[in-house]
Amino acid sequence: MNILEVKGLHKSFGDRQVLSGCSLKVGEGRIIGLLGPSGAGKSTLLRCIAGLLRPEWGTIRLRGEEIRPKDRPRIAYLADHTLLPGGLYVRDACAYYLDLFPTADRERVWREVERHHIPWQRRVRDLSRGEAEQLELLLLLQREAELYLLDEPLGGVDPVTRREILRELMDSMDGTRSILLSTHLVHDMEPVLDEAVFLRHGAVALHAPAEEIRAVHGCSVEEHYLHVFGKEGTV
Ligand SMILES: Nc1ncnc2c1ncn2[C@@H]1O[C@H](COP(=O)(O)OP(=O)(O)OP(=O)(O)O)[C@@H](O)[C@H]1O
Repeated sequence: MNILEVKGLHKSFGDRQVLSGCSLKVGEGRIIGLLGPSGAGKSTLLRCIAGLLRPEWGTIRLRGEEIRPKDRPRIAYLADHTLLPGGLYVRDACAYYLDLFPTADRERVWREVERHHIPWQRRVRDLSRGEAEQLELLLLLQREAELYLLDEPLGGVDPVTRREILRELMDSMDGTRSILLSTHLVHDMEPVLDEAVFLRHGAVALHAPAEEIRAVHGCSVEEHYLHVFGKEGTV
């Protein structure tokens, strides 16, 4: 069964229509890359699914059911900016997070922060961008959710650490949870993507398994992306 089904989503800000009939399905155990140029509506779509924005039209279903407030913890959302209070020390920020999301695995949080060498004694606002991104992502991944929405994760993380985290992310996939992530780092993310969604002007221009894109077009997902969006070409 699909974890998520989005159908005919419309969202405008004033007279600017950002999502224009956006439809998408997310199956179980999949990592799906949401790709598209700046302003295509990727963050807006993720925020609608996370329940932070209300679309004017369309439906969003979780395992076939309309999402009720009590279902919200089943979706974990990572924003494109930090939500942890900057004035807190990392140790206290983790405790704060665990209070907010009690389903997170407490032991694993402490272990992972240690393992990733994120300095406990530093304030969140004094972390480097990459350290803050790592901290927020590893906190999010310790939550027990079915769908993880990641808005441009790991953009500020160095390439070696990024690769390591992506490897861990793949290893953590147990067939029950799914990840929908928006990114401009198409080349770096491609190895972990099961599927790619190309979003253009707030609608899905292409949704296919990464393997199929490579087989049909004879090039990588990144190359196909550059072809499609480079010249406003065809999918
Ligand atoms: N709260 C808002 N009020 C007004 N306009 C908004 C708001 N949020 C987003 N927009 C506009 O909607 C459009 C889509 O924004 P969105 O952030 O969804 O794009 P994106 O595909 O995630 O872009 P990027 O890749 O640059 O992050 C943009 O033109 C943006 O200015």
